[in-house]
Amino acid sequence: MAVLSRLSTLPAILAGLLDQLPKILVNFKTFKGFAQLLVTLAVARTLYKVIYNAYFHPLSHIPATFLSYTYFFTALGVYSGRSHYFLPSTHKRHGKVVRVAPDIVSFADKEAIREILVSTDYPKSEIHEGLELYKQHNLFSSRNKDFHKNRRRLVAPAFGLQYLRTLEPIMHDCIHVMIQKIDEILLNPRSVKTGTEKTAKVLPPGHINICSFMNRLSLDIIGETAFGESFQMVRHDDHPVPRQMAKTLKRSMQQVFNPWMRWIVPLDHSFIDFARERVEIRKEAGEKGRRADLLQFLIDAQAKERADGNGETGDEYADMIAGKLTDRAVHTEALVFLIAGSETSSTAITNTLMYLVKNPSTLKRLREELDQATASNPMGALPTYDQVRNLSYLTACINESMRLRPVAATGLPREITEDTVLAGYKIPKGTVVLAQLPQLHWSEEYFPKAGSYIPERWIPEESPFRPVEDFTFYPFSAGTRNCVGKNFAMMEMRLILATILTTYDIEYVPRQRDDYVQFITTAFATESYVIKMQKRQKA
Ligand code: HEM
Repeated sequence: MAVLSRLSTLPAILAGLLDQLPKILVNFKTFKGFAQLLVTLAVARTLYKVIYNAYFHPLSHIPATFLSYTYFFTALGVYSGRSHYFLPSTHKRHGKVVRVAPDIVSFADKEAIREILVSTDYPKSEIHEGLELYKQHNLFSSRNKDFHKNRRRLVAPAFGLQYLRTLEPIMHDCIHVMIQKIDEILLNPRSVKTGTEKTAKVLPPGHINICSFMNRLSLDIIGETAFGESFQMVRHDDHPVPRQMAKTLKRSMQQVFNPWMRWIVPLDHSFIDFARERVEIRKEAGEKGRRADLLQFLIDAQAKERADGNGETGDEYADMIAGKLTDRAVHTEALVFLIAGSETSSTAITNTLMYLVKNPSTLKRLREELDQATASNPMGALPTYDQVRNLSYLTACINESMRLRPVAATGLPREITEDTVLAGYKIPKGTVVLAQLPQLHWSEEYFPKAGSYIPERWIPEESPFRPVEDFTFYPFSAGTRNCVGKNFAMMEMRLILATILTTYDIEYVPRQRDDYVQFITTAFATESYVIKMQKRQKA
């Protein structure tokens, strides 16, 4: 009602402006008069659009806030990465279905989300085109169902549990470097600078920016597994590719909404050269350069496709649409693993460590579970995947942190392809719908005491609550576009968390920011989360 009463004044303002137009037109030959004319036309156009969006648009029957008739929330998300801080209050005020932009509707309704992601499985929305690297469809970005089906079929076996086991030694090597580096800092107590340029501060001895370590470690692991070489971020923190790529992708997403920006700020795609060279190096090395990793998997899949007579035809566009593993496709997919598989995992691990230090009794219990599982390890040996893969409390701690801070903080956007009805509302073809996963994760209806970190809720025999319902928890999404890297991520998270907790005593450091932003995936806004660490004295 408040929205309607505010809106009702707009037609009067618009009429007033149009009334002034003849007087302004008389003076339009002077500079001042011309400027006045331009401003008046721009304001009149905006008012007209707002009135149209509110009263006459095919989505005008959906609950909305005043700002929903503009692209305020979209711009907020794309430029500040913070629209997730506004969406919850909008849903709280208007219910499970809210229009958040003229043609975007956010759904926090369980059945509607299931319909969007699983049953009908709508294609991804236009914003994903911001992740097309030199106009190549890729597994993550593609909106074309046939392309996606073919590419997913080729790539998915690389993430099967059997193939992933071959990656364990690579992950261990990277984790070893992290331990060495943290030990170095702890043994040589000196102040360390941390945070982004804006938030940089000096840390007292024994304080470690674990967020930065996790970001760098996950980059090194993806570097090793998808390109055959570590970025050495844990050791040196100065490889240009990760930062350059993150910057380019953020700009690219902004340009989906403002294509004119392409002429002003051209995108720097030189990180693609890095990927292309790594593929060439591996291929040139032939059998001698073979290594069990994701890059080798893609190269072998390409060789098999060619040997089976299903290789590329030479028509670049047709091959791309058909999902053929061309040379471009191989290094593009390796880059997709870097985009989709580094910040996601590192933020999830940092989140889990953050909740653990804030909840000492949970931390103590998890430590006991891990100590028991790794009791037979000789001094200095890292926990193995076999030791940690079935630990129920470890899995519960990870689940609970992904529930409270899901990677898809602003929801997953999909495009409606035929007029339909969702949660009782008519939704016309072309509408973008947001599967608002965080709203399900934070709902008291499905998760009693939803705001609290309670890992026990994931262990049926210990849970103080009723069992968690199906289709209420989507950390890795669901349906055909669910996370192909889920097993990789779970393995990485389990190994890293188990290593940190069995190697160090960790403690909460109060009075620090822990807010997060979402551009491509979610990340700590200051690139910093500090915990106190001390090498553990094992009995
Ligand atoms: C905790 C870590 C991770 C989380 C929470 C996560 C979450 C997600 C989610 C929610 C999606 C769906 C996105 C959408 O629909 O727009 C997704 C897709 C995807 N993820 Fe992950 N992810 C993680 C780690 C990884 C890793 C380690 C890799 C690869 C090494 C990876 C590769 C991908 C790819 C390629 C897709 C697109 C799949 C497709 O469309 O077929 N992810 N992920």
